[in-house]
Amino acid sequence: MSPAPPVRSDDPGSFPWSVFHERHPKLVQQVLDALPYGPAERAAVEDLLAESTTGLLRPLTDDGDDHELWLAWGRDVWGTPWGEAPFLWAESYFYRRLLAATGYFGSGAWRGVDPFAPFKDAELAGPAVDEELAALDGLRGLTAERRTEALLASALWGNRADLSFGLTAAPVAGRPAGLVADDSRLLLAAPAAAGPARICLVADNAGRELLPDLVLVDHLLTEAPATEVVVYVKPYPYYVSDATMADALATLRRLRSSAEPEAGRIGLRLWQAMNTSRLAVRTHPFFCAPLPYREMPPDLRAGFAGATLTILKGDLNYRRLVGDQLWPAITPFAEVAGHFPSPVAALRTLKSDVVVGLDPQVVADLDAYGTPWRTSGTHALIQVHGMA
Ligand SMILES: O=P(O)(O)OC[C@@]1(O)O[C@H](CO)[C@@H](O)[C@@H]1O
Repeated sequence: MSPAPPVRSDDPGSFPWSVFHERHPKLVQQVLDALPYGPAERAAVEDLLAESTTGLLRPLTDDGDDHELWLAWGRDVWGTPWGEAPFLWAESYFYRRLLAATGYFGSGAWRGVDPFAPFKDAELAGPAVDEELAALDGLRGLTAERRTEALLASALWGNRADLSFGLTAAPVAGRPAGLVADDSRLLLAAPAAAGPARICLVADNAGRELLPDLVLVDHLLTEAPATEVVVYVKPYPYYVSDATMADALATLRRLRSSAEPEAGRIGLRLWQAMNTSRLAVRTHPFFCAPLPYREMPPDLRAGFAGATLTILKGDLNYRRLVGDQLWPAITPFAEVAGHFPSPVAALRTLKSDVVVGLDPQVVADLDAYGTPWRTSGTHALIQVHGMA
């Protein structure tokens, strides 16, 4: 398999270019409007936007714990235009620099203040979550198989609730258009593991994505094969709505304190599962690295090895799993995901160009479809590798 070139953001007609030149200006304004930052933070954020659209990549100037890591990660790109770096690298660095610009890694009062908290808090407290909590009572009337299918689907489509997308993307009419690949039968038919079964879930967005993810985790612990679940979150705020430990705890509290009976029961079970380590929430610096999962460090690789299954949620995790490269869409998923140290399932709504493992006729039909199906968030996939 000859490696495909990396996706870059230097083509003015491309989606990655629009992320930097159209979405990020909107996002920056929303961040500056949402919290009362002072002149220093505002100037630093505006300087970042100017640098990332017309300037050259500069190394970090803050003293975050990951300073040396980033210095090494950027050794091939410092001093080059942002658009000439790999899109995954440049976009990831943009979010790391945005935190630095708001003082998140500084020694002042803004240290540790999540610049995306206003958006995440509003979503979690909002009426849509009230409705989703109420809907959980309907789960009890389903058969175990239908419950699993319903929870897998809600975890999958929960990925549409991505604020970096939702805050800035052009609205696309209509409901989700459907699945471009669906290996869910491999997940649903997975035999109960003979011995202890550890399932890892690499979380993506907080709020309306993490909520169904945690409900699925409860299901895996109470009705499915898992004897232990590890949920990985980001070590710091990232891509607007990516979940941190603070977001996981807020979501657990939202469930446990709910007046809806089933939501409250699920929240209590998850809380107790954390008390007994049947559910562990972990993090690692690599989850905010600008690199593909093929390059994960040995300690993280060892953490996934031996898992019965790792579920990777969302678009960014998919890009990092398969490699943010211009693969032909019919490239076999196994060829580019086979490096992962455990059986792996990707649950993702399509919000960027990269996609693999599609049937040629599906690609032809989608390309005739007209709407930018790769980036509009209207289509999704469930792809599995390593499960019989
Ligand atoms: O990983 P998520 O949250 O599903 O999606 C993140 C993401 O889609 O947002 C950006 C565009 O807004 C993409 O470049 C990036 O992959």
